[in-house]
Amino acid sequence: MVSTTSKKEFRSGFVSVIGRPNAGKSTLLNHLLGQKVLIMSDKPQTTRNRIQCILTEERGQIVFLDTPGIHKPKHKLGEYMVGKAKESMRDVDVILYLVDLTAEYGPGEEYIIEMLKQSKSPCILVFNKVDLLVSKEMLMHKIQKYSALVDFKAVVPISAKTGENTDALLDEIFAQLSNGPMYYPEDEVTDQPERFIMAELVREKVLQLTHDEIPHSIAVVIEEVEEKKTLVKVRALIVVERESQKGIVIGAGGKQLKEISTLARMDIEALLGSKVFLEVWVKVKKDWRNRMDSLRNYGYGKERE
Ligand SMILES: Nc1nc2c(ncn2[C@@H]2O[C@H](COP(=O)(O)OP(=O)(O)OP(=O)(O)O)[C@@H](O)[C@H]2O)c(=O)[nH]1
Repeated sequence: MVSTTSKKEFRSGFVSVIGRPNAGKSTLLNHLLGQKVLIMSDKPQTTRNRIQCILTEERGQIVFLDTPGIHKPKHKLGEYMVGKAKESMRDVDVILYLVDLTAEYGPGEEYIIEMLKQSKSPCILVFNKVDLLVSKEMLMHKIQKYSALVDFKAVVPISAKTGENTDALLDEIFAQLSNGPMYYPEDEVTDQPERFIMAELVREKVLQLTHDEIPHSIAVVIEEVEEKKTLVKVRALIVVERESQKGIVIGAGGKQLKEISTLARMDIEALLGSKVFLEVWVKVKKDWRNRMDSLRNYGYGKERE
């Protein structure tokens, strides 16, 4: 059981995992999470987009963004997928750049290196498949070569397959994160696409009904989805920055919040094709705005202040 209230330090953040196809991104994430959550990445509609996986420990929570492998796009779909991967590099707290040690350095890696040079997020270079390493000199040579190109915060050789050195990698990631909230319940390892859409529907209603009174610094988190016999119970949390905003969202006598949840419930019922009991809460989190850029990256919103 992870307790955030009793602990002073709880680090959290968003980590984008990038690399060429076959670098071992899914293998690494499945290993870190201790289960095969990325099996869905075989399905076209998910591999084209970003998938997020959540790792929660006593010391903090990492929200990983798995991205489609980056390659020089040759067609529209490829362009779209690479666009998704590039998008996921913006505003994240850390970028993990995974390189297959056994693959030759070529235009594919060059393309990613150029992208990294333009990125402002700290980047950790991960050399994967160290279990296949034949000479230490080769590893040293690669480390020098890559380090000369980009200012990496750390370089960590690992084997995603055997798990070798992945603990050290986690230490490096946590070292780059600052104190932050627990974004997802501790037992959640991946998010269902429906949850994102549900959160978006609630957020949309808040923005529609409060017009300009509520800035874009709100977030909606679906905290619980429980399938009952005849209906689906959904609990949503609207996170605002200030007490005054909480008042606006709730409205006099709770009228506004009631309307938000009624409209959102109707949309969610249409989405799920089932009756829904929607419970909506509003909470003030002062440091929320700082994390919003990362959240936007996850589809929580596209607006820029
Ligand atoms: N020997 C060895 N093989 C690995 C390691 N990590 C991944 N692989 C293998 O490399 C292949 C690609 O791994 P994936 O995890 O699917 O790679 P990916 O980066 O998610 O690939 P895309 O989904 O195409 O972007 C698989 O056959 C893995 O079993 C490792 O550390 N050692």
